[in-house]
Amino acid sequence: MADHPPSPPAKAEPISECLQELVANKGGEPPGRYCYKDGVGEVLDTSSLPLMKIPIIDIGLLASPTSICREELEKLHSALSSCGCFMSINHGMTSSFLDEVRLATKKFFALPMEEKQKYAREVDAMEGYGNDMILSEDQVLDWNDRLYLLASPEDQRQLRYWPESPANFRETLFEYTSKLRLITEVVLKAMARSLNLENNCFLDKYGARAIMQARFNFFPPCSRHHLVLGLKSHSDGSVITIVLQDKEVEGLQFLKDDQWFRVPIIPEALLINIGEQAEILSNGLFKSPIHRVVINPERERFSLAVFCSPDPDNEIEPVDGLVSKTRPRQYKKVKNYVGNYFQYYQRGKSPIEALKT
Ligand SMILES: O=C(O)CCC(=O)C(=O)O
Ligand SMILES: [Fe+2]
Repeated sequence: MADHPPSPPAKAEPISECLQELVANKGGEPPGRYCYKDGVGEVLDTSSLPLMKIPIIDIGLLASPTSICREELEKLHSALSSCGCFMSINHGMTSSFLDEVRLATKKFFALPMEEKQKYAREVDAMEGYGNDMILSEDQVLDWNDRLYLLASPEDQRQLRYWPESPANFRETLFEYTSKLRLITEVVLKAMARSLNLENNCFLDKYGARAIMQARFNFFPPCSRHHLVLGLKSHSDGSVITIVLQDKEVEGLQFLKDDQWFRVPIIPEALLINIGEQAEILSNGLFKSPIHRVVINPERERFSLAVFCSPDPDNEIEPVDGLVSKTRPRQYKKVKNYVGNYFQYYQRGKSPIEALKT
């Protein structure tokens, strides 16, 4: 881990009210602890930002021999070294199955509060239903409620946090994450091939006991939306993150060349972005993109982000083939990167800074 993680809070204080309740009680007027003093950004109406051109990549093709998918590998290489993300299609899941996952998410957040509270996260714990852990007094809170579940390794699943309602929730998530595992393998291998490295060099670091964390996000509308952020600007601590976006309501934005772009909605595609651990493994050739979520004034938005991270016992460092005299090693070795990631995140920081050589 980075040398000096932010010191732990004297006492993490839970938020008594979920955002959803707060919105219902106060009619959407955001309390101060959710507000950015000068507004969220340079433009108040973020819907006028340009749409980002995100490459579309065929996962079925990526899984085929290099002689057949050379062009797709080049596209992947260019996507990951420029914007750090791509839209994946032909990923082995039907649109109707993706809709089932979306519906299960929506139905969970629509449950009565007492029902959702059965899965509430404990103070100081990550897993479960809730919102931001408060680590400092000046922390601006994200305008979002979430359900956070560890899906892999399977023997570490804490099923007490896995909703039993809606009835198909658990089964749907089992199936969804097992499909994502296959996609992750294809993508990690293709990332290595696109850099002319040995096929398994990223996958071996990922390991058989890699971590998959599912984060179901609910972003309620906010009439004063320019004062709040659904998710503050961040880059992910994963190797790759796979995002199932809302089919109707935009919100995700990426920073590229100092300019914010809106992410388009492609209902049948999964958005894949690389995280900071892929940036480290690739010795900085792939850049983990900074992104944020803005809030719609009228409509609620849902998303499901699955963070795929290496086995925390594996050491992560730039792979040998990418370190040379002309491109010296840019990051120090690290273990259990995600272990401390959220302490940094809540303060708007990232552990990757402390690892730069
Ligand atoms: O809501 C989204 O589209 C993206 C979510 C995200 O970036 C995250 O959960 O880290
Ligand atoms: Fe993210």
